[in-house]
Amino acid sequence: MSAPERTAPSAEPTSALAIETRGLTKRFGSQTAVAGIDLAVPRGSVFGFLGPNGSGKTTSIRMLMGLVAPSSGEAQVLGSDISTGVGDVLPRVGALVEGPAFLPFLSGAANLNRFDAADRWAPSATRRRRIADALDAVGLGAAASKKVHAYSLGMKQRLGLAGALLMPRELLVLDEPTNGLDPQGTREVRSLIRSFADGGTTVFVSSHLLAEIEQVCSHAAVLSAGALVAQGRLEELAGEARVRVVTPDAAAASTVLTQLGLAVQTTPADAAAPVATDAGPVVLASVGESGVDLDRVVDRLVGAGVRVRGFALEQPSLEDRFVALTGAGFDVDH
Ligand SMILES: Nc1ncnc2c1ncn2[C@@H]1O[C@H](COP(=O)(O)OP(=O)(O)OP(=O)(O)O)[C@@H](O)[C@H]1O
Repeated sequence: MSAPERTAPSAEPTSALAIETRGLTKRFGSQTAVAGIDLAVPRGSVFGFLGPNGSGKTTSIRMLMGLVAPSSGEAQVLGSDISTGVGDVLPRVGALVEGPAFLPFLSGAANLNRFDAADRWAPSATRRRRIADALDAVGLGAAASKKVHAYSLGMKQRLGLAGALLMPRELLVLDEPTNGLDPQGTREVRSLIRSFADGGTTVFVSSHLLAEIEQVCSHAAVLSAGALVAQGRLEELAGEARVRVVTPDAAAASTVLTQLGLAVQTTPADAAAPVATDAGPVVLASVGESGVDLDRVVDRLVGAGVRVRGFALEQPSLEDRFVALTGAGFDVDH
């Protein structure tokens, strides 16, 4: 399937951020669902909003879309403050939040027609073509005239996505768009997201499944129990590469690695170290900004008389990092 041709409408004075929040908070009675988050979503990014079920993603998105008022804090969407109403910017935002209510006895196309007709910014002259394009874009072209009660859950999810695509958008906000989709459908949504981003649309996409959206995101934020525990470019979030050296000469190895500009993280003397293998103690050193030629590290170690029995370059996975940040509850396995 392919995305319909789209151009983002021109924005007012442009901030570099499509979404910005400061201390955004939502309490339900004594429960704090969203605890003072500071989000910074760059324009043009594909921003993954990640966190386990119940961590506050939907509540945050509902605040951003003006569906529920914050208890405190501020937020701007496409430069407009949500406290003064997001009505002005909503025509520039396509949202898929909580699965829209479709009428089961109408076809997919007829449901989109109702949807579009209710949008006072949507020109009726192009409606039929836009609906056909949106249905094609989500792979429902062949099921356009089928009644929605005969749609699978995944097809309904796609129809919701099509609803967000009826007009050109500057920002797409998608709450768990891969829910209910099979692996093929998930891949298709990912490729759609990529094509929107290529066209200049900022995509803010929530998921509790890291693996599903990791490949398509340029940035991510991680929510845990309502709090933002990490945010940034994906490669920054994953953490630094490090080398692992197994050697009986740990002290000498540490000295050489330090001389090369690596930061030795742990030595066998550290209580918490992954202390040893059968072949000897383990020395870990992060590569950081050292700019060291890793191919030369073993040479240098051996040249200094260090007996190297194991050597590896390790790139921590995002999954490891997110599990560490959010606890064991983060469903990363799909
Ligand atoms: N209207 C409400 N009244 C009371 N509590 C609510 C309400 N909406 C959400 N909550 C609570 O706020 C917390 C965050 O829920 P939210 O739906 O935002 O999380 P989520 O990360 O989107 O999770 P999920 O992926 O399961 O939807 C949950 O504990 C939820 O029970």
